[in-house]
Amino acid sequence: NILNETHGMLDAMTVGPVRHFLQKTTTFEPIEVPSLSIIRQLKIESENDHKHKLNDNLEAKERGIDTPDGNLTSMFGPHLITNMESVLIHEQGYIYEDIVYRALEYATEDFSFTTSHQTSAFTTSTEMDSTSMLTDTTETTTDMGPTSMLTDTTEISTTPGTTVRQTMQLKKRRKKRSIKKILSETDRKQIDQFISNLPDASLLDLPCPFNTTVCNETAKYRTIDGSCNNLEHPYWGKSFTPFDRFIKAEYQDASHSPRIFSKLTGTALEGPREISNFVHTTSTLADIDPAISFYMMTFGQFLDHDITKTALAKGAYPFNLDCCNPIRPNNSDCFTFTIPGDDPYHRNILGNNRRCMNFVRSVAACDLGCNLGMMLVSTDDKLPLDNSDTLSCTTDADKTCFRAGDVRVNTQPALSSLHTIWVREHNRIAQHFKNSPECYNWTGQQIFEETRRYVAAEIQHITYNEFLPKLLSEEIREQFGLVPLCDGHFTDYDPSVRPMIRNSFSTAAYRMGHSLIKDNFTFPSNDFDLHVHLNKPDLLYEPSGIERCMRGMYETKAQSIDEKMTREVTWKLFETIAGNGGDLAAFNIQRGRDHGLPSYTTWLHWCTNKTVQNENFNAGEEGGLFYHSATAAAKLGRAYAYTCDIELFPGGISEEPLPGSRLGPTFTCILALQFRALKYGDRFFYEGNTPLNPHPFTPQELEGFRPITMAKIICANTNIEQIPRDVFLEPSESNPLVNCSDLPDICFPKNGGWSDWKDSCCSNCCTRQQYRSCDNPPPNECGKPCEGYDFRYKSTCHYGGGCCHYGGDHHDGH
Ligand code: HEM
Repeated sequence: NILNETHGMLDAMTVGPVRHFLQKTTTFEPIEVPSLSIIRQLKIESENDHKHKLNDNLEAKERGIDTPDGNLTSMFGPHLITNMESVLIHEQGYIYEDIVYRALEYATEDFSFTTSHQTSAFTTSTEMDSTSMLTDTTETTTDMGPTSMLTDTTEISTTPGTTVRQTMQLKKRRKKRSIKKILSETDRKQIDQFISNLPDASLLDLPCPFNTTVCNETAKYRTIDGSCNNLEHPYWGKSFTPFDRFIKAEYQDASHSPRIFSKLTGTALEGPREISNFVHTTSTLADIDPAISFYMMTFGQFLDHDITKTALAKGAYPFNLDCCNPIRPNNSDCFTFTIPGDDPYHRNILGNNRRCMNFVRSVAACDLGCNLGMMLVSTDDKLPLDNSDTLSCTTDADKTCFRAGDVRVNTQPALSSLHTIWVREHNRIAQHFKNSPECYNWTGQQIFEETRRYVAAEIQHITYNEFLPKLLSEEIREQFGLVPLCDGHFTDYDPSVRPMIRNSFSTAAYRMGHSLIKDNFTFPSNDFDLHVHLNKPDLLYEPSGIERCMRGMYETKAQSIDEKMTREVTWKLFETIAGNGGDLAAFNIQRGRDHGLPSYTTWLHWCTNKTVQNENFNAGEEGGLFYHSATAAAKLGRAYAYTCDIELFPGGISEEPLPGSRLGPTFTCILALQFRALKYGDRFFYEGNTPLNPHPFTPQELEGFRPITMAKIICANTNIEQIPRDVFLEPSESNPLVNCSDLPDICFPKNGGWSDWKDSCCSNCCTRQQYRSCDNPPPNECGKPCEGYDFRYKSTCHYGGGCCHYGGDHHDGH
């Protein structure tokens, strides 16, 4: 789990690193193994070290840095990893790895330990051993023995790979060894004992993030981390919890090794870069989808970042692992792949001998058993600035990257602009509440929560009402219950539905958006190669930068969804100097291997019941690649020897779309099921009314959301005056530019209230006709009208006065 079902946290924390330890010791054997007492000492230090790091992380979190799940506009409450708990999972898992590194460092590098325990275990005497281990006899040292090592803890390394050896005394202990020892029986026993002494995960001081949580069943608002959405299972759909799976993982081994060999023959699969070159050939201008706009791409990405983020392993290191660096120690989290010598891009870059593409595996996790209400902005209502020094984003010297609820906010300028629009929308609604007489006594927190509730509803509405219809046909959406209602409440919340993100969705199917990416970025009146602005939000600082990004998006068509992907991301992803970029298609493939995704044909069968014969790559044929065009099938045939090896991303994205859809049957099936789970399993779904949510939106409030569109959100938060009615589509005759002022805004319900009764001029002596009006206040479009009648006859006679009578159809009964 991460993010992988069979490789639980327990594995990650104990078995994993210990296995790693054993692998190391056996891989590099013969080596000398430190004694148990030294290992213990290393363990104490490592834990202390990690506690410091953890505190730093917690502090960083408090300061609001790197908290992707703090995405305050989150539809569902964010779902995955990173943040405090992931740090916990992380840190716990790697305490042991760290010990192992340290132990190995001591054992293999230039220290030798001789405890009495060890001495007796050695086949040679300590004396001889020390001497024979010296390569440089001039550097003869005194064997200090382990005791001083253990007492002098400050001298022991603090970070793997960066051993601090400050004192002369330590220097004296250095020994370079040419002869290393084979593990003795006693050494092995030590290791066994070390393993058996490792505390159970649950005994560690650090809390298991999935242990318990107390839910407030009457709470009106989603929690910030998505917990307690499901009252029976508070961790369902929470951030920093494992991906769920539709189908059991398929690793190379039973637990976690990526599948890199053919299922049929056991021969090595092509590398991801080769497959990318074969299958995900460049999408060109000829490949655009004439109907949809760049909003499909950027909103899609925004949504992706709202609901899924896979944690990458960092080990004990505070920075991203550079697995291609030859001097880094072998790390089980590394899963680099080769750039072939005849690579169509890299071979042409002069002096570029790069043959390794960095790839770091995802973090494994256990399963679930174990002020004013405003959001912060910077000048010009832009996102707050991110001044932390651990950014992967760059800007010109006078500019700064942005900070938002999701760390990926700076990926591309259109995305940063969209984040900005949503923060502004939050503040616009918060301002409304702040100014409303009804809300005069609300606290800042209440305004914040209520606003967040509204914004989440808007995002959900736009997702299901405007975005999904461009991907899935009406028929499919009807079938899977994804069509928003015209009126009334959605009453089918089902607490047994698991709202978690499925691995197949985040690791393959929803990455269909990578095919929408276009090679240039339209920023009226300039166009830029996309890669130049990846992780570089400088354009937002240009005059009207945000408006221009917003306009550029509807003035630009998106690429068609198919196997073709632009070279801006398959050749130059995050490239800063020619040739150092990544390949997004290859990453998708490698990530699928990393997460043990079953192959395409398994998914096809699961979704459609169709079976593909292993050697049948024929397009459009029963028993072959039924849903593929001849071109796509041929590409897959080049990349894979057998159909059963085709991976989910290349196989799924290259399917021909279903009628009325932009996706083929396999990705349709995964997306439809995922979005169904996100609706039916969400206790706070905006249209929902369930006894399990005591505070649903009222019917009037819901009425207020229904006319909201992405176009209106843009209009309301920029100075754009005209916009296509549906920004996800290209402007056309059927989707003309309209005035922003003609688009209905969100309607905050205002129920009508009666004025006082007034006498009519036509009253006779004893019967008065009285009128009142529903204008105190008048109801707005989505508010309820006043109940009751607006006129009555009122007797003014004294009792028994004789001439009283009631008239009119309506009276108040007196
Ligand atoms: C310029 C645009 C984009 C860039 C540069 C980009 C880049 C990336 C990168 C580098 C990853 C991580 C790859 C890995 O190591 O596994 C990723 C993951 C992902 N991307 Fe994109 N992407 C873009 C647009 C989109 C769009 C439009 C969508 C969907 C509509 C999308 C959906 C996803 C998903 C679902 C993931 C996995 C998220 C996770 O669980 O961590 N991306 N993208």
